[in-house]
This record gives sequence, C-alpha cells and structure tokens, in this order.
Amino acid sequence: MATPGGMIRALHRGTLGQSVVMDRIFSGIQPTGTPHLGNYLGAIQNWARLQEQSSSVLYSIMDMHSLTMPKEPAVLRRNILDTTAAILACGIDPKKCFLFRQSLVPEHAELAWILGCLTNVPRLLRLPQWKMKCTSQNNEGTVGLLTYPVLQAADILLYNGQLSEYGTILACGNISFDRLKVYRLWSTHVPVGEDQVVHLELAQDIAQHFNKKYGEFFPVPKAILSTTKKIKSLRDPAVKMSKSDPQKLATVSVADSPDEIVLKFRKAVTDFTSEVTYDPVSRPGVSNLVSIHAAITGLSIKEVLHQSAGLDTARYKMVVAESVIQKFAPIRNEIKKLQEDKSHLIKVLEDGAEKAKELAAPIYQEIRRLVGFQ
Ligand SMILES: Nc1ncnc2c1ncn2[C@@H]1O[C@H](COP(=O)(O)OC(=O)[C@@H](N)Cc2c[nH]c3ccccc23)[C@@H](O)[C@H]1O
Repeated sequence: MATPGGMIRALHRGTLGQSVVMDRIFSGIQPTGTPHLGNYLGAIQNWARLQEQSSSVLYSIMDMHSLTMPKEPAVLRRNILDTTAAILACGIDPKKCFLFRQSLVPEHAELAWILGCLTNVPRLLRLPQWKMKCTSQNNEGTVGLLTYPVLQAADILLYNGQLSEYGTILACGNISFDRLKVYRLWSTHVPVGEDQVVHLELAQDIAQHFNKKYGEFFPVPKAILSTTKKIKSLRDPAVKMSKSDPQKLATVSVADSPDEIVLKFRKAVTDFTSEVTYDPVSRPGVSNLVSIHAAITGLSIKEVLHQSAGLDTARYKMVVAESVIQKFAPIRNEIKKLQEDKSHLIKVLEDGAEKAKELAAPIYQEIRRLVGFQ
C-alpha cells in the first residue's frame, strides 16, 4: 500500500496500540575515496536494487566515521566528493533515494550521545573493530574509535521509530464501533557486508535497552546481507578485501584501469590445484574468484562452474578479470565525468541532507521527549 510517507508493510499491534509499519532502507559508507570490489558486491549493488523496491531509502557518506582514523582535512574533503561520484556512478540515483553527508545532519551526533549513555564500555572493548584498529594505532586508540559503533547505531536508529498519530481507524467491537488511534512505525533495514553485522547487533541491543528504559519506541533494525557478504583479499583469502590493506594488489577499486584489474587477478593467490571448483573452506582463493565471477555476472555459482569447466585457474583468473573490467568500464568513465562537476556533487549531498533532516526531525524530537529533554 503506497502512502505519501512510504510503503505500508503491515498493521501491527504494539504496546502503544495499533501501528502502521513502514519499511525504510538505510545504509552508509566511509569516504575512503573510491569504493572497492568488496564494497560494491557486499553493499552498493544491493543498494541500487533496493532503491528500486522501497519508497523510503537513505544512503549516507559517513564523514564523521572517517575521522576515527587520522586524515588530513584536504584528503577528507576530496575523499567525500570522490566517494559520492563513485556511488552515483554505481547507479545510486538521488531521485530514488536520499544521498547525504552524515555531518550535515547533526542529530546523528546528538543521538549518539544519548545512546552512548546507555552503552557500557566493556561491550565496546570486545568489538573486533576496536581490537584491530587500536592495535594499528600503537594501542592508543581514541574515544572516537571506541565509540564509533554507537554513532553507527545512532545513524540507523535516527530514521527508525514509533511516531505519534498517523490517523485513526474505525474498529468494530462486539456491540459498537470505536475510533482507534493509529501510530506510524518506521522499521529500518540495513544493507551491509558481513563485517558490519556485529555493529548491527550492537544497534539492536541498544534499541532494546532504550525501549526497556524509556518505553517501546524503536523497532529492532535488521541487516540485509548480499550473497557476496564477504569478498576476500586477492593476496590473502583468509582476510576480507579492504581499502586499508597495505598490499596494493589485494584490493580492486571500481575505478581501476583494465591493466590494473588484469594484473591484480593474475597475481591472485589460489592453490596448487589447477581445476576450478567452489569449496570456500578448503579452497578459499579460487572460491573467492568464483563468488566474484557469479556476483558480477549475475549468474549462479553452478552456472559459473559449468561455464568454466576445463579451464585451469590461470586462464580462469583472466575470465574473472574480464567480467570485472566489463562491469566497471562504464562506472569508471562516469566517475571521471562526475568528478569534474564538484558543485553538482556538493549539491546532491546538501539536498539529500535537507530531506534526511526532515525525516530525522520528528523521530529525534520524540526521543528528546522520551529521555526528558522536553
Ligand atoms: N570485503 C568486503 N566484502 C563485502 N562487503 C564489504 C567488504 N568490505 C566492506 N564491505 C561493505 O561495504 C560497505 C561500506 O564499507 P565501510 O567499511 O565504509 O563501512 C563502514 O565502515 C560502516 N561502519 C559505515 C557505516 C556507518 N554508519 C552506518 C550505518 C549503517 C550501515 C553502515 C554504516 C559496508 O556495508 C561493508 O560491510
């Protein structure tokens, strides 16, 4: 059922009474410059699909998160625009979603403070992200690095909540008709890769903790995972593909040239068996290539294996490289074009932020009231 505010999924009886449940999609990416193949297959490809299916969709360039790792201001500024150009070039359409820069909506930081006061430090100290990145900063991780997942919970929960009246319905009792208040409930679904699932679990726990303390308000947000939820490094299939990998051949960027893509796949670590099979546990390297091939071409693993029967891994690497080159060629050209029009990129992010603020404002007002600020 379509409404001006979104798509009604169901009528739901909660503690407040009858609610109209509307699904919303929210996700984000750190502005590290140009996204890589893991970002693309684990998240962005899903974002593009979801913007076609859902009527309330928000994607954010997470610039505040980016500050948790030291960065020059000029680099951050450039990365925000490069990431935006890449996201648009990958098919994210500001007419179908709100694409915005996180720091332009200050309610993210304000809500993070409130949620931080509900989160205990040992829970944050146990998160893998803290352990890993703190080690890389000589065990001198900052408060921002530690509380980053709380900010992520705020990002998600700011667009997720039970609002006051949506309207009334006529309900039929045993002997009479009654007018019942109906509430509007935004339920957020978050398309992410596997590495973000622990952060989503924290957001779920914080939502439940808030509801216990202040009354039922946040529906529990849910993750949406793609089939390629974890693309591995091309140099070490035991770890995920990551922008910060010091091995330059480990990560394929959506803006890489055909030559760079061929080189990276040619050097991809596999094993001593030349046949192409799919067995992620005992043959992680070649299985990673098969996953990439299937996700890029839209074929199933079975179809991909059928097509590559008889090829040895060296030749198969070039087949996969070619499929990635084909997919990324138009994206690469579009990135270059978009990067030339900085004012357009800035405007997209500002317009998106205005619209995101409108959605966040009533939810944040209600949160302020619930915690006693009003
Ligand atoms: N190798 C990989 N294989 C599969 N998927 C991968 C791979 N590497 C990255 N991803 C996914 O890409 C998205 C953006 O990654 P970030 O590291 O910027 O993603 C991050 O650093 C987040 N903390 C940004 C964020 C901040 N607030 C949010 C609220 C909702 C969702 C996301 C966010 C993510 O979906 C990530 O899972």
